[in-house]
Amino acid sequence: MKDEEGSGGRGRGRDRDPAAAPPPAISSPASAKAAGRARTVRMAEAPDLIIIPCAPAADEEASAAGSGGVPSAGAQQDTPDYIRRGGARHRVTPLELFTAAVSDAASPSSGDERGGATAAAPVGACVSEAAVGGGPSGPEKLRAAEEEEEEEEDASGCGGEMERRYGLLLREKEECRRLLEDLMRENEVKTRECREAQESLRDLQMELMRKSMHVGSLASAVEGQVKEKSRLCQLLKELSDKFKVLKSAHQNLRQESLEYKKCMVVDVTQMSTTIQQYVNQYASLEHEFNDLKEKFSEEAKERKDLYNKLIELKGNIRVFCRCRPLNAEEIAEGASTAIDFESAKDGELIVRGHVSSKKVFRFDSVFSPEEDQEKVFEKTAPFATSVLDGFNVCIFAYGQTGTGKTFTMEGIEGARGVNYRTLEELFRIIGEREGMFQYEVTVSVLEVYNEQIRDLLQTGATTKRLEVRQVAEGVHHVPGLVEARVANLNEAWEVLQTGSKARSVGSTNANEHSSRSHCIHCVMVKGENLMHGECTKSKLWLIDLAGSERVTKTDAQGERLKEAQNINKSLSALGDVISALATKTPHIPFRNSKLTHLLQDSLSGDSKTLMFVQISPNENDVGETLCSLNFASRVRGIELGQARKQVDIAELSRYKLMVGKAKQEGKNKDAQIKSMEETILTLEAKNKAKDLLTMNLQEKVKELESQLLVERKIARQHVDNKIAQDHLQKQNSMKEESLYLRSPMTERNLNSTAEKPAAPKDFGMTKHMFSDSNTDTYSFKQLMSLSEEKENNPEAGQLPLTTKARRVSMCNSGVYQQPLNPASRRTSLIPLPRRNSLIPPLPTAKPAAAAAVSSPLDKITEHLSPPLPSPPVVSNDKPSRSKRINSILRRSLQKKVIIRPPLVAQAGRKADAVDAQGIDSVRRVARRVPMSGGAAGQRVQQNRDKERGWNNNRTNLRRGSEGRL
Ligand SMILES: Nc1ncnc2c1ncn2[C@@H]1O[C@H](COP(=O)(O)OP(=O)(O)OP(=O)(O)O)[C@@H](O)[C@H]1O
Repeated sequence: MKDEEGSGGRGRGRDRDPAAAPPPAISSPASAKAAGRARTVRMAEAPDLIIIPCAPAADEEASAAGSGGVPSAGAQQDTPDYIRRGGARHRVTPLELFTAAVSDAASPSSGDERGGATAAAPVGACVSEAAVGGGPSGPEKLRAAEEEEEEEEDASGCGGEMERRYGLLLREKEECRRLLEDLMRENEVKTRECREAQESLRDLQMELMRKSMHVGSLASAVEGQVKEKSRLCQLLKELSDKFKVLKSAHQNLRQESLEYKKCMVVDVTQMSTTIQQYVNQYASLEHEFNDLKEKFSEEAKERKDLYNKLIELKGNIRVFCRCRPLNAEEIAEGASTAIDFESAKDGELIVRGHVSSKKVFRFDSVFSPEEDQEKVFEKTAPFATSVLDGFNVCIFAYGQTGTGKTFTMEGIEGARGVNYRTLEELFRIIGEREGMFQYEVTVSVLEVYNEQIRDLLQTGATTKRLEVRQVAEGVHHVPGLVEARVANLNEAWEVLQTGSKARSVGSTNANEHSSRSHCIHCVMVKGENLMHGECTKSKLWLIDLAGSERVTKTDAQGERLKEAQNINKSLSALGDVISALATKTPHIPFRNSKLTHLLQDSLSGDSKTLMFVQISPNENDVGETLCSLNFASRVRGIELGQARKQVDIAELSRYKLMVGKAKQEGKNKDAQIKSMEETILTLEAKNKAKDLLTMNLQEKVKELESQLLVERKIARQHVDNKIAQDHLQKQNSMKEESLYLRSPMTERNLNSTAEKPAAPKDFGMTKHMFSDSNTDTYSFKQLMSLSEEKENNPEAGQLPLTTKARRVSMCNSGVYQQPLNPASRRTSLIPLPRRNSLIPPLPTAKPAAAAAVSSPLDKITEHLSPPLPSPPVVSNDKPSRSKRINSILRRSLQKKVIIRPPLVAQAGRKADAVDAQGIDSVRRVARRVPMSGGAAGQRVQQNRDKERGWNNNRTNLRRGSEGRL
């Protein structure tokens, strides 16, 4: 209790008023060591003061560990028991001693010692105040004061005693001090121990805390695991339930499947066919789908092609948009892009403005910064082909300064631009067309610098002043320009590079190597088609325009400012021209600048024109980018009309002449063909008539020949008879002579008679013989009867005439002798028809009807030669009779007579063919027309023609004419 009070009093005393009750000084250097843990009173300053440890270190530490001020009940509770006890002992012991000393000292009271007492009193008061803290309460104080007064009164009487006591007190004090020092040492040791204990306690507490935390975590883990276990148990339970359900379902399904299986066996074929059908249907649908897909893609391609064609027909200027990537500087500045290339494939480009909403532009092609030179040229390549096909082509790059115009047109080492690649393509195609075309390529390089045209291939300090001149309708040229003829790509590129190196380039804020002029590469191609000789003269302009720039932005000064002004002026003139073209204004201000004047041919319809609009992706350049894109959109809207092939004019006039000549020749040929056709027609008609006549004549000849045969036989018979008669007569006369005269001449006569065969000397005899009905030879009547007999019985008519003749002669003479030389007699008896007698008159000479009425025999009679007079019976008898004779004669012929076309007819044809002199084919045709005509004849004729290799034209010509006939 006392301890509590003391400590509380000390605490209170400290808290109450530090100024009023200053802390006691530290008494010794040893105690000063423990300055932080114990309050000490300095002995030097107050040698009379008793040093009392103000607060045990345990208290302070406990307070520090606890609330940091007054030790709380909790803190005291936390303080280990032995510390508390120790603390109490250290504090209580000196106080008790001190109190006892004071009480001892206070008991003797003397006046002398008052000063000392008074001097000690405050000390005691101070000590009591300091040690006890609040001290006794009010009444106790009064009592003590009274006692002190009494003691003071007593002290004055006993000074010696006081001194002794004082000495005692001092000794005690010394003792006390020693004790105190011992105590302090002990205290220190204890404090140390205490601290160590505290530290170990703290460690233990920490350990405990850790352990408890660990236990806590273990407990929570166990708790979690318990929970997990219960959850798993629950899950297991659920799963087992589910498993049971599934098992039963499985059983059911199995049952069902078995049932289905049973059913399936029946339906399986039907199902398989159905499935097959479905599969087939699917396959066909898939096929159809693929077809449709293919068709769609084809259609899309076709649509695109058609669109391109339409554009080409309209002659629109093609516009490709290309955006450069952000450069290192811009990236370092953290610039962001303002262009969206999402639909770049469809030729769309979106620009996001600062304030305004996004703006969409559409071009023929859009190239994002990622797309390389090769990709760009892929779409440019067709223009190179057009140049070789004879079209003027103009490719130019337009845009703000530093957006990559030079990069696109010229490129850099390892990434060649449009210029190089176009030349490469040109020479590649030239190589491909070798043998069919012949080309001549010339190159020139010029620039428009400060509104002046400069030839970049001209060496020397002084360069000529060049001007644009119109050399022909729609053809502008720069007279005096150096044109270097090149044979291959390397040469061409070298020349272009030479020119490019001489170009005016300067450094600006926007571009380190800024082009300060419009650079124009001109490639002229002269082509000749070796197949038909067509010549073309086309031009390819490759233009790298100088970049438009905002003078305020580039901060151009001096020469650069002048250049920039000129560049902007010419570009604005280009803008005016574009506007005029877009609005189809009748006057286009081409001559407002050198650039537009040069571009006049390319912008006024004869060319295929392509513009690259170059833009920057930087959002800081959005203003310029929008300007460029708007300009490009206007350019794209211009319709120049379909491009024209540039046929070489000099060659054109030559070809015109050639065409005129060819036309005239064609006309002449047509007239010739017409007249020939007419001739053929008449000849065909003639031939036809002749064929008809020939046929008739053949018929006649046949009949005549058969008649001749008969006549010949009859004549032979007659001659035989005559000879026989003569012979008989001679024999008779010889007999008579021999009988009567027996002259030597008889032999001679007989021989002479034998030498003379029965050569008909006079046909009058034959006539006589036929007319004489009493003659011994066959008369006509006999022949008639014979023929009639033969008609009725063919075998009967086959009696050889010779036999009959012999029989007749025998009847007449009784003796028959064979003629010695019958062969000579036969030849002499066959009269050949006169050549002229068989030439029939032309059909025109005699009407066809009359010809038909007169019988062939009549005609033969007409044309027969006088030496072969027709028998009297033939001429005198009626027509019916003559017919009968003919039939007899015909039947009497045992062999078939093969009739050849008469020579006369051939001769006649030849004569006709001679009429058509100079037309050999016609003559041949006329000669080869078959006798019989008709399809078979034509076929034969065709085969012959083929064999002889007649050309088709002639055959066609003949066929045509035959068809017409
Ligand atoms: N598509 C691109 N890819 C990579 N670099 C590019 C591209 N376009 C342009 N550049 C780079 O940008 C810079 C400027 O390009 P370039 O000189 O061609 O611009 P410009 O429009 O011709 O400028 P100016 O009008 O001032 O002559 C060059 O260093 C070039 O290499």
